[in-house]
Amino acid sequence: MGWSDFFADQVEGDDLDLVPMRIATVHRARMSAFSVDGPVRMMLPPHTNTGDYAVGDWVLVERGTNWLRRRLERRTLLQRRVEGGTAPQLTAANVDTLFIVTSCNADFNVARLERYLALANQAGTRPVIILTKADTVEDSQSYAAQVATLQRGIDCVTLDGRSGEAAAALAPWCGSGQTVALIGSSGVGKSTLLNTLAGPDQDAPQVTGGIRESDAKGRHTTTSRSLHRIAGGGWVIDTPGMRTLHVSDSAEGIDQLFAEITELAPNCRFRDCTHEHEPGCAVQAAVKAGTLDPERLNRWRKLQDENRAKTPVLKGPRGNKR
Ligand SMILES: Nc1nc2c(ncn2[C@@H]2O[C@H](COP(=O)(O)OP(=O)(O)OP(=O)(O)O)[C@@H](O)[C@H]2O)c(=O)[nH]1
Ligand SMILES: [Zn+2]
Repeated sequence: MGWSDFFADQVEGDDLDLVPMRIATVHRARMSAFSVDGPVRMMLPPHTNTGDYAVGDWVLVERGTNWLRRRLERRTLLQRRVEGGTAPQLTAANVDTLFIVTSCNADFNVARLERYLALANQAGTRPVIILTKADTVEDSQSYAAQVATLQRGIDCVTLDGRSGEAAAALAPWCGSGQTVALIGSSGVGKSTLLNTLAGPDQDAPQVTGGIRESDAKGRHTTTSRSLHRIAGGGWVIDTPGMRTLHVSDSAEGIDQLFAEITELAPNCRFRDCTHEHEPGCAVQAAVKAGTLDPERLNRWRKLQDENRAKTPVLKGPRGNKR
């Protein structure tokens, strides 16, 4: 299930009577988890804010009663700020590999892929770019070639998500105990991939099937994020299709994504060089020499600006403590 010494080391003393479980779904007022014995509906203490939990989290639960006691520290956390939201929304926890899904058609967009890469880098997850619908174009390799320029050492797989071969192509990241998450725009084939990975004996329907809940307004609310077992090993978390991904809180992730620019910056004459107009700018020199794509520099600038604008500056004693 992805349990490791990292989590085991956090269990001590009184905790030893508790049962570790992995969160499978998070709803507004309810959460389900997988224990080694199967799916479990968790009992939540009053005032539990389910927004503090992410699919993929490890929690300790009271034996027999299934009361939630506490969450274990995360190894990785994918999160993003949504427009108007105060706190970042938790997308998935303890993910080893993020499958960034796009298709070989109009959805393919290098600037959008760079946003997802910044998110994955920041979260500490390994990004892999999955190009679906390779069966619909003759030159899927030209898409893969563009992907290769986006980040050093980036892995990229082109496939037909509906074919049985897709699972074999993704197997290197889906071994026993590994957790992958699927992210990407609506319609690129995430659900198709999920079904291909989960195989015919999905246990997810036992957890989510028929579980719906009315909120105060009488509407049904479900979250489409959930954890599923991969046939033959590993776990996959699907996430709802997102129209736009705003980048925030991701300075390190952006530095890693644009490593070629990050590494040039110390050679600029001014320490706070914006690489725009300053004399002695090593980045501009690289553009002139033809070793740095000016489009790439433009996209770096846009992402940097957006990240600064959308990342709240923490002030006062609370901010200092962080
Ligand atoms: N030809 C082809 N069609 C595909 C492939 N992957 C998905 N499709 C089709 O594309 C359509 C959309 O696929 P979905 O899996 O529903 O897309 P999604 O990303 O889950 O979309 P949301 O649920 O809205 O986020 C379906 O009709 C799939 O059959 C592929 O690799 N090749
Ligand atoms: Zn510079």
